Amino acid sequence: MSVFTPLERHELEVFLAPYGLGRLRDFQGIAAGSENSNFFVSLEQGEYVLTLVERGPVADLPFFIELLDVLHDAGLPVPYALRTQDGEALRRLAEKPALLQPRLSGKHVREANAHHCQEVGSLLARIHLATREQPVERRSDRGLDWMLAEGPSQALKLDEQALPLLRDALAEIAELKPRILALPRANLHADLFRDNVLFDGNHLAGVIDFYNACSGPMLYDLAITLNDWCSQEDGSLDGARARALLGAYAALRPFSAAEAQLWPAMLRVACVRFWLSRLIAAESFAGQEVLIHDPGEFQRRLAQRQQINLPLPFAL
Ligand SMILES: Nc1ncnc2c1ncn2[C@@H]1O[C@H](COP(=O)(O)OP(=O)(O)O)[C@@H](O)[C@H]1O
Ligand SMILES: N[C@@H](CCOP(=O)(O)O)C(=O)O
Repeated sequence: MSVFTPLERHELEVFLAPYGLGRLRDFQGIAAGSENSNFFVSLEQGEYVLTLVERGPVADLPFFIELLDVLHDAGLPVPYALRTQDGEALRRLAEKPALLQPRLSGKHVREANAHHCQEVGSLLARIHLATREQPVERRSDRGLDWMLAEGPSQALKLDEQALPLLRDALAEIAELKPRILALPRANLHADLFRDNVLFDGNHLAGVIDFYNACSGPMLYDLAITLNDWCSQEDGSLDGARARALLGAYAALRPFSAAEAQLWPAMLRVACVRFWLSRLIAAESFAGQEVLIHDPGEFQRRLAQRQQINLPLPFAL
């Protein structure tokens, strides 16, 4: 699905030459993904992924390059922009911004277990610890203000059951916004779903797709992550997986009292963010060959997050 821009072998060879990584052996478009055109590229000196940026926050590419350098330098398994022999990271190919990154090993897991969740919890804490002293600043384009701006018009299109659920969640966001914004901050992945994590057997081998990354409250990133990794089919949380993820995170970064208080609400905020983006995507990409995720999944999760029996461990 996601090779929007096909490439000729010759133009790719010309593009790759300045990296000094040897001759092109093979390349292949990657079907997964929905935003950009991605290719596996095999060169004499190793395996890489080439991304042509098709849409999204193109002006913020220097932010993503800088953040991934910071995380790579901290020893985290993330892709980062390779430099040409002249030191260039962000280049152009087929009239699109283009980046070459190392290919990470591993596969996505569909059915997460408590061990996967524990690994993901540790990894997320390590991203936050690596950046909280000096976050690389970027405002999310799907933040609280965006939810409050987009939410009311989406709510009006919902049925009688869904409308009050979204309306009440938006009212809660408006009320809690100042307290949420005052929570401890760092850089957030902000989309750490199963399809953005690679596992090699039981070992977490990579985290990809940082195009939603931003600076913001760490607790929000944790809620986004937990809502994907620890939800069951009906939207409720699986206690064993959720405790594994939270325990592993808290072992590296203990929570503050303010975070413990806002935790149940934060799980709801994180549901609203993806419910809205999926509703909007379903509307704007209807009939096109673009992967559209089910908005109903986040409606069910939000409905299940009205009563949360999952306190944050080790809260001060
Ligand atoms: N650095 C990488 N190493 C290994 N596989 C990658 C890497 N980057 C992307 N991929 C593969 O490409 C797919 C699409 O990447 P993704 O960043 O999710 O695309 P999009 O930006 O279009 O959503 C991923 O599911 C993964 O299989
Ligand atoms: N993981 C998300 C997709 C990414 O969010 P977007 O706002 O960049 O489309 C999902 O499953 O909805």
